[in-house]
Amino acid sequence: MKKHYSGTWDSVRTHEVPDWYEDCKFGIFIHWGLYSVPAYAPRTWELGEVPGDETWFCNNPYAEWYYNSVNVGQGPSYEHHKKVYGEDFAYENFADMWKAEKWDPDEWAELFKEAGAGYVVLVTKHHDGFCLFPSEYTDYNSVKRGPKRDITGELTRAVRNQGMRMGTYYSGIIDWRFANDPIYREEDNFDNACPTAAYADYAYMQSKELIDRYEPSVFWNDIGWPRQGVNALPGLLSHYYNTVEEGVVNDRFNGLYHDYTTKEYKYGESTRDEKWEMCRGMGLSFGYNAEEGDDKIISVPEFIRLLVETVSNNGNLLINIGPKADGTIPQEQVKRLKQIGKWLKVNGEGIYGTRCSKRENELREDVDLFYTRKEDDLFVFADVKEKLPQEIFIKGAKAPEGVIALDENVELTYRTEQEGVYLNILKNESGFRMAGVRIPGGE
Ligand SMILES: C[C@@H]1N[C@H](CN)[C@@H](O)[C@H](O)[C@@H]1O
Repeated sequence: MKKHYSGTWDSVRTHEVPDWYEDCKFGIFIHWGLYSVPAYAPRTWELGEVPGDETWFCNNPYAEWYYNSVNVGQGPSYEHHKKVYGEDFAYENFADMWKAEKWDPDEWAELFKEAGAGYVVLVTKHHDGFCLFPSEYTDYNSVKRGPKRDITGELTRAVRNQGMRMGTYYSGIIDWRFANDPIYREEDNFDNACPTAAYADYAYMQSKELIDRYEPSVFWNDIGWPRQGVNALPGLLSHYYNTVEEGVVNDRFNGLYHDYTTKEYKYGESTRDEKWEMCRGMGLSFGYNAEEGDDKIISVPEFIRLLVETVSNNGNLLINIGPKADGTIPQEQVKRLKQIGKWLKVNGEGIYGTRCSKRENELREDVDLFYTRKEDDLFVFADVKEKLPQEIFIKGAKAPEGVIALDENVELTYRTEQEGVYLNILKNESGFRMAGVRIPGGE
């Protein structure tokens, strides 16, 4: 019988993280919107590397922050805007310059499937307030302006046609159409946010629109929720769960509630004893930044290692793509998605549907080891730094039914002693640094 949530925090807090979210491990985040037209940000730091003050906000590497990066009246993006568009060029003009003329949602969905993703989260309204769906509450949307398409609806259909789950990102507390004082420090995200009950109602009603129109499997709110609307949250979340039984929400509702916690680059904390999600761009930005080329974004080995390390610590990886304004995905991003899909095709049995092993990851001198488990199988992922052969001792492990390399291009021998299993990776011709091994009954 379908559970009913009654609009109270007590009721909402009985919700459990559904198995699909635990099992799928890997999602694609998409930041695409008006900011994809200027597609500019300085290449400065990863979030969390510098204080969240003027240092960050006047040199913001997030291209999707273009509006504020110009609005602060100083720094590289402000200078870029003056030079390319002119000081008086209004950001809203990008709404009629964004055409998405080459956009094929099915092509995107096929690529995400090939990458091995289980879910997709599309930004439906970022901080600039432009909606990628036909909202009844504003004409500042992608059906009335620019592409003149229901981006969210078309992508939802394409993603589901490929058997993946669709999620929606919504910028709850920040909407620069309602409040646009420049943000110079992290606390301004809350202090400069629109304080009116009218905006809180707007955010509530748009969120309900997204829930009712698209029934997203993930409701990904960002930064926080309008303070005037906090009392309505249990009702909104109850409506969400009553509408989408297997829905999940993140932890960006003013610390009041979450299904899972989030990290963003180096920002945020996670523990193995509850579900969490790592999100980051392939470079330093979520929105497409034309300044970021192949040499400046995450390498394939780093990408695979990030996925393996995240999953082995009870997390999901939500990696972002920043499409160009015309609807094409930059080739350097396509290449990495295809490579991780190739690796997952062979090693995915040690990733999908697994859970945390009781073994903590081991970062050793010559090799880094990451563990997952599935029923009685222990999976070991070895990031072998030095040249092979490489003997790896796994203390206390047993191998009653032997040890199997997940990739036939990885050659290994093993022996079981009283104190544990000795793996010897002789050759790795898989083309990937990270080699996966299954130890049935390995604990
Ligand atoms: C996923 C990211 N979240 C941050 C807020 N921490 C946003 O400011 C950023 O633009 C991006 O959407």
